[in-house]
Amino acid sequence: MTPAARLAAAASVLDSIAQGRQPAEAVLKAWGAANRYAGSKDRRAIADRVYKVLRARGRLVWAMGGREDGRALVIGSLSLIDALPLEEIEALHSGEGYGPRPLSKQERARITAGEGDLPGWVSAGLPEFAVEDFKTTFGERWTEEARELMAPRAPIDLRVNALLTTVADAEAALHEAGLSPEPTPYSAYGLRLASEPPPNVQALEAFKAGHIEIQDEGSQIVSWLAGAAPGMTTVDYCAGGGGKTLALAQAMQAQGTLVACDVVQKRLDNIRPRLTRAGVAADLCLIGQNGGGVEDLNGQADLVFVDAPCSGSGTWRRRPEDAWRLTAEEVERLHLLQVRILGQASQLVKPGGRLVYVTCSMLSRENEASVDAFEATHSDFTPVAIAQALGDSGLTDAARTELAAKADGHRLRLSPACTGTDGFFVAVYERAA
Ligand SMILES: C[S@@+](CC[C@H](N)C(=O)[O-])C[C@H]1O[C@@H](n2cnc3c(N)ncnc32)[C@H](O)[C@@H]1O
Repeated sequence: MTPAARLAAAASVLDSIAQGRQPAEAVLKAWGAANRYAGSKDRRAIADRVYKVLRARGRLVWAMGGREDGRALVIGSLSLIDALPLEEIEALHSGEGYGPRPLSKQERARITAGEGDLPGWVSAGLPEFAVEDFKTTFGERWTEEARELMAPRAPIDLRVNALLTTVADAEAALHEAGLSPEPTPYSAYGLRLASEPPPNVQALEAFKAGHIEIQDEGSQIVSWLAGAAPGMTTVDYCAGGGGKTLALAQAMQAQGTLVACDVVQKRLDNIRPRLTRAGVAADLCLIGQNGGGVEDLNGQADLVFVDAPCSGSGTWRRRPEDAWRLTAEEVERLHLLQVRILGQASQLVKPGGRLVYVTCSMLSRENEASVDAFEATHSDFTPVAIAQALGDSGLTDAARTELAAKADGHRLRLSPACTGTDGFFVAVYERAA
């Protein structure tokens, strides 16, 4: 494909992403499958352009006078991000072959006008509605938090399954496979791989044997500080894909009772092969939206882990398209759902047991506001300081000290800017005995 044809393809992929709800990665994969003439270098170049645009989308829409179509965004990216002079952009838009048609007068005017003074939300790269939330939460650091969340490519973190292997052996196996893993700074079981070139982790023998799982270090940290231990009755109330279920099983050294719940049967079904691969067992339990189906566990659990449904805004560095799909109304719906789920899940905690609330959101409406609402109506749950919760967990000694310092009492935020992880929020409680 010519460079111009790649641009036209990127514009069409961007339009498909904007029209649907599918992850950008899936849309790119589908495009590749439907256009077999495109070689691996073409697909790579198209993906690079698509992600370049998605990470800077707010700024590009602004620069192109409010236009949101793929063509306009690609043109904007050539000018603003690649800093190509007008003549080169015109040469790429000659309309010949499979390239995009020539620039219109308005398009030419837009890219020669420059950006002018950008409103804060545009330069920070966040959707407009999220800015107030970021300002309230992060104060002066809000633009740095926003930039780190939207800009860089995220590394691939692995969790070593200590039930089946050791970190040293997993590291050696990865080196043998030609990769260069580095220990993660916080999780004692984490190994980090560069995202470029993208490693095919699922094809590795170590993955097939259940020795490693893909899990962001932030997700490992929140799993470790939940305090799961051998012999406990642990309920993973919103188990979803089971990523944290597996980490909780590891912390329990596969001893005790682990119950993974969700309201979607298909998600529970998908956990089964992961459990088998990791060599652990869990009871899978379908619950109703009102929390029905686990009544026999009322007041029985040592630990209830609530990884609540959320905007996923903590993972925008991996899925920048999600930032532009989220609305303030959706955040409000999620906040109400989170408060309801916390109330339901808390009933399962036994006196003296622990309740842990987690999101992968950066927004205070889904974090502090949701636990504020829970705390206001559940005086039988007392906060457990993060410094105390960190206890005897899968974290390095240095990490324990650092995370305790970053905590706000019983609440802790992780983020790309602050911990180099995806964005997470965690709050820890103990039920009065
Ligand atoms: C953030 S995801 C969980 C991710 C998962 N813990 C992991 O680490 O892979 C939230 C999950 O909550 C589930 N969910 C939604 N509403 C729920 C409810 N009322 N009760 C329990 N789970 C719910 C969703 O189906 C989704 O799988």
